[in-house]
Amino acid sequence: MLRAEALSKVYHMGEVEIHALRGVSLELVSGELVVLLGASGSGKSTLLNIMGGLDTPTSGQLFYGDTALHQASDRELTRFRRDHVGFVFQFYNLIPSLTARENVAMVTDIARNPMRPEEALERVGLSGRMDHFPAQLSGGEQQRVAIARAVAKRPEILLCDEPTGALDSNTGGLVLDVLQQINQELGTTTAVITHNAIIADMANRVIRLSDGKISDIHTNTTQRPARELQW
Ligand SMILES: Nc1ncnc2c1ncn2[C@@H]1O[C@H](COP(=O)(O)OP(=O)(O)OP(=O)(O)O)[C@@H](O)[C@H]1O
Repeated sequence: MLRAEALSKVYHMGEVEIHALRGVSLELVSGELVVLLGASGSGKSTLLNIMGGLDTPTSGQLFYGDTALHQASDRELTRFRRDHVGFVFQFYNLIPSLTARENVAMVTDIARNPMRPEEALERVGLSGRMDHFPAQLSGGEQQRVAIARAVAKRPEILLCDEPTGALDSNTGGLVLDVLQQINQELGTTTAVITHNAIIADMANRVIRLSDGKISDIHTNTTQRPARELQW
């Protein structure tokens, strides 16, 4: 579904060059759940942002099917993101003055073939919280609203950057369980960034990043149910 070849990313900070990615090649296969594992600073967010069309590589190639995203204009990248990619971040980025339902409707109002906000919220187990404002929801519930918002437009790809980074183990397990269910039920190709090696057990494949390079790719023979994960 997504194919990256020899991606590099160099940030310039005054005189200093930071090589965040140094020749990363990988594929995301349709329908799989991948965990991207690596220490802080290894380049995980940079890679995810490039794969999702939020950022562009300094060199290398990125294809979505036959579309060359490394050559795409800002406008084309915006369209790619809008039509095909859902994002989930560590901090939920919900609009405080809107209810859970209204936060999701922000996306479904402008998407091409969305599910109803109610269906999206049901999928993440929040049927009973639709008219709550973010401040009336726990961290895990807010993250599940953010997931509902990301999947309501039925994206082909769901990219999650440390989705459990601000949550405790039990609440984090629930959030990961929702991501695993969405991957299995809707077939959404999913990548989850984490520095927590335990989370790798829920994936089909685990890609390790170290110092801007892939150091290992591993296929799990069995996928552990996310709700069983404890850390
Ligand atoms: N906008 C930027 N400008 C300059 N340097 C950056 C920028 N974004 C990231 N970097 C640097 O690139 C490297 C990789 O950062 P990145 O955020 O991709 O790592 P990460 O693995 O996601 O880390 P973390 O788990 O701490 O979020 C780091 O050294 C970081 O300081």
